[in-house]
Amino acid sequence: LQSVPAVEKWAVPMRREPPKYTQPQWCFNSDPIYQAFKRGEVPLVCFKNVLSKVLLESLRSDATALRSAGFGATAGIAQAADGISDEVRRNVHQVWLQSPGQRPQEAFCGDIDARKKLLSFVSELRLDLAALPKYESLVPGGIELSYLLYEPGSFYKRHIDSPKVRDREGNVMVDKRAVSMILYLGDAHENRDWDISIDGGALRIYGNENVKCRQAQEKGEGRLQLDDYLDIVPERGTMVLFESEQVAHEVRPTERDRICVAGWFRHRSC
Ligand SMILES: O=C(O)CCC(=O)C(=O)O
Ligand SMILES: [Fe+2]
Repeated sequence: LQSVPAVEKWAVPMRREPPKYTQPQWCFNSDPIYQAFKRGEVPLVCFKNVLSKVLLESLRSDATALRSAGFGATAGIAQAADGISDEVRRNVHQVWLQSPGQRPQEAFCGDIDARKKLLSFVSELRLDLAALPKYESLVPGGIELSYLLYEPGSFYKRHIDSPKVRDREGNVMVDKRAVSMILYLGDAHENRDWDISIDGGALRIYGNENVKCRQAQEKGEGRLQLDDYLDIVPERGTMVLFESEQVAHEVRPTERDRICVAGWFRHRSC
């Protein structure tokens, strides 16, 4: 196993002791790192204990119920940045709940009530982000929301959610995804802690010239080595927000069922 650098080395602005969050209303505004994220000073923020355990479990079983009912697909070949590579980049089952121009999926199975609560949580989060100039262009209709279901052996190779793709004339075409959101729902063994050295499945965040760590800045180094990384444990109730254009990341192969909500907030299309 590759050794995992200490979190301190990277000093990503990760909250260590976030407030306990039990209500489905957005209430992180006293959090200084969330504030810094909204001002664009840090590219990533990570919260623990988001939403109640009951709701997280309901969402997890909703995801598995929708999958069993035949919703979604296992996507293997995601579009590569060069638009031509057909390398298998992920083997993950994705169930879309909402995507631009489409109504939220109105399946009559699973846990409709939990899904509604998730949608309202995400809408509140969008409203809160959009209150700041940096994110005022995030539109309600631009919310993409899905469940991702990984099985033992599933992975998602290193990528950027909103890569700058060039068209035939060489013009940069900017994808409109601005903020990525991942909320971990855990698996059926809710009392077994997730140990990435045994269970795998870490969300590995890579450094790059845009994703500077504070420590490096303080030391005057200013940037990370390309292969510096931080592993985030996909524990139930952990939520990560990051800038879709800035943060390269991957999901290490998992040994355990690994279920999460993956969402994106998009700019208004111009
Ligand atoms: O499953 C995760 O932790 C991340 C998923 C992801 O990177 C994506 O869907 O783009
Ligand atoms: Fe991603």
